[in-house]
Amino acid sequence: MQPSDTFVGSIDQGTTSTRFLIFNREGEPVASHQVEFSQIYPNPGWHEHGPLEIVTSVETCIEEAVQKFEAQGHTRGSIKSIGITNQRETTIVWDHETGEPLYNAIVWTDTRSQAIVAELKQRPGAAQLQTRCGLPLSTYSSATKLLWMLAHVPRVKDAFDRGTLALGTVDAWLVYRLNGGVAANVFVSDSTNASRTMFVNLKTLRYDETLLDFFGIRGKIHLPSIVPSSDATAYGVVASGALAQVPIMGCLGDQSAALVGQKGFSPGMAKNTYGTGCFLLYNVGDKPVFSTHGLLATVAYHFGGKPIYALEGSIAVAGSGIKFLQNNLNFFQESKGVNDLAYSVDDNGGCVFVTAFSGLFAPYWIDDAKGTLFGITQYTQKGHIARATLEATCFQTKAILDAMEKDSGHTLSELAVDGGMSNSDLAMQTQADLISIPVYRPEMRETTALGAAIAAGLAVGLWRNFAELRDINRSGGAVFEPQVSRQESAAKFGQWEKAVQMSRGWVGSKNIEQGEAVDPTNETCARAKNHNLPTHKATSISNNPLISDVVKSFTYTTAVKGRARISVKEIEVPPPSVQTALGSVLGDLDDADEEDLCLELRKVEILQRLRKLRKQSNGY
Ligand SMILES: Nc1ncnc2c1ncn2[C@@H]1O[C@H](COP(=O)(O)OP(=O)(O)O)[C@@H](O)[C@H]1O
Ligand SMILES: O=P(O)(O)OC[C@H](O)CO
Repeated sequence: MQPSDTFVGSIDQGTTSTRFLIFNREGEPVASHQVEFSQIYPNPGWHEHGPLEIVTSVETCIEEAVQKFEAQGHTRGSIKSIGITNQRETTIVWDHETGEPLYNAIVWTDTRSQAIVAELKQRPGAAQLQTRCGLPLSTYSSATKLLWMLAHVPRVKDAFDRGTLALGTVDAWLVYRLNGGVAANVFVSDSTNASRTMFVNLKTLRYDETLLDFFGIRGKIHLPSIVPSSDATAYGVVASGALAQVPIMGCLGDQSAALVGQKGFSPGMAKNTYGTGCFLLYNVGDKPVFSTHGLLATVAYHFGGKPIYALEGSIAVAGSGIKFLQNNLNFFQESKGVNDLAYSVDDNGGCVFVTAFSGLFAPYWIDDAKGTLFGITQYTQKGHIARATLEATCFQTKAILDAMEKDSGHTLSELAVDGGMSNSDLAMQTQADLISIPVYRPEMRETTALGAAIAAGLAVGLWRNFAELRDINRSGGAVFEPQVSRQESAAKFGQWEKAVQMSRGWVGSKNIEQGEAVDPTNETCARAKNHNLPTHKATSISNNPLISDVVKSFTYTTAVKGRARISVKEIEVPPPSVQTALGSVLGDLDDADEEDLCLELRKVEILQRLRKLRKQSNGY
């Protein structure tokens, strides 16, 4: 077969949208299709995706892209293999026996496990985790999302107790479903994805007993086998649809895929991808480097042989900040509208937006920040806020580059960029100004999809080695040269750092727990109605997983004015959280005038029971 007759497909399952692209041997996308899918935000800080909708979005993209491909005169039989790249950390649990998901996917941005993280950080051994798995204890990884589900979703806990609970990141879920699910039972994950769970030892790329024990799941849960990112057989074949029987041969977390797509194959090469979040990966070679300045150690790619590692700077909010202006504040109709709005003013007008919607990730790792807009006056226009939103990602990138320089002792001479938000010339110029080095943007910005196509193409023999990739996507890029002095950019950055410090501590113990509903049937609310309790109060109280058991009895108690008892002993959460939770309940109910007296009496009883519970408990 002539190479020019051979194509590879690439599934790019991102946080905001899913795409399928078909690449030729020159690394050019010849056909593609993209769909956005539902972003589910059930409570403040929560972010979910429908696991089945993710699969459907992939299938739709494949069908549509193949139709466009064939309309150009190609045949689907010329697509020889498929690569997958995906949002990382997003966690899906399903029943190993039925193959059915047990809960919505909890997205990487989701912060509901904040109280669990706070408790885990107090445990012996917590400080040593990062040198095993490369990741800090935070709401970001899959591990803490799983613990939240085990504590709050009975179906997940039941499957766990029965030994049928399977957990996968999006790659594992897609491979499993595309192969036909439980019938084929292809249950694998590549090392770039698996290592984002916190269960994997970064040096061995195997599940680590110490880590599994720390999270209390060793031997109790089905986890995917870890395989190389480029492999001819491990990922199985697509079971149905337009590409039935085509093998899946490549798999990379999206940030690793972007590094591969930018051909960052040598130590010292880096890329920054401005998607929903923004992630800077810096190739450190075949040994992991553990940061002392707030960066992550991660797997860059593993194509057989030795794995290659990267230092990573993760920013939780980039394009999602723009989506926020678009969808929540109605500032514009499409993402690109942010640029017109930003150009409508000359500067940020004194506004600094710390877009800490999920706390702040690298290099700060501040859990208790929330989005905070500084410097608003009567002068402030939408354009200033649009600029401040774009700048927020650029400031964080600057902070990450500073940290990377300290960790590596190496100064980058140019930053290669990609991802949806890199389409903004203004953002890229701002970036170059702030980091005082040129920013290089390739003409073809689908580098993430290209990376997965390369992984699949290497396995199927479309390319035999990295040297054959040299000319791919090299021409037509844009370079943004710094246009302001280092002093000016340092002054701006100083203002950002001040804003970061001032955004700390917004999330107090009460705020952490607000909005964390676990009562989808809203039983509490129904009871409240039955007893003529003000519904809004019951609802706000029930929005708290840590106190759901207390709430039910508490609500009942208040409803019948003291005749029922408060069953504190039913709570299965760590004592410090119980204490906080009760504080929160009392805080809420103190506002209910008619219940004040009753509550004061109950408070004493609760505190007595709490002390007893604390004595009995050895953690959870
Ligand atoms: N012209 C543009 N200017 C600024 N931001 C943009 C532009 N086009 C897209 N974006 C942003 O890029 C993000 C999508 O980028 P993408 O790389 O597709 O992300 P993901 O892979 O996370 O789904 C969106 O959040 C969107 O707001
Ligand atoms: O959806 P993106 O492109 O922002 O990437 C998400 C990351 O993989 C999360 O770690």
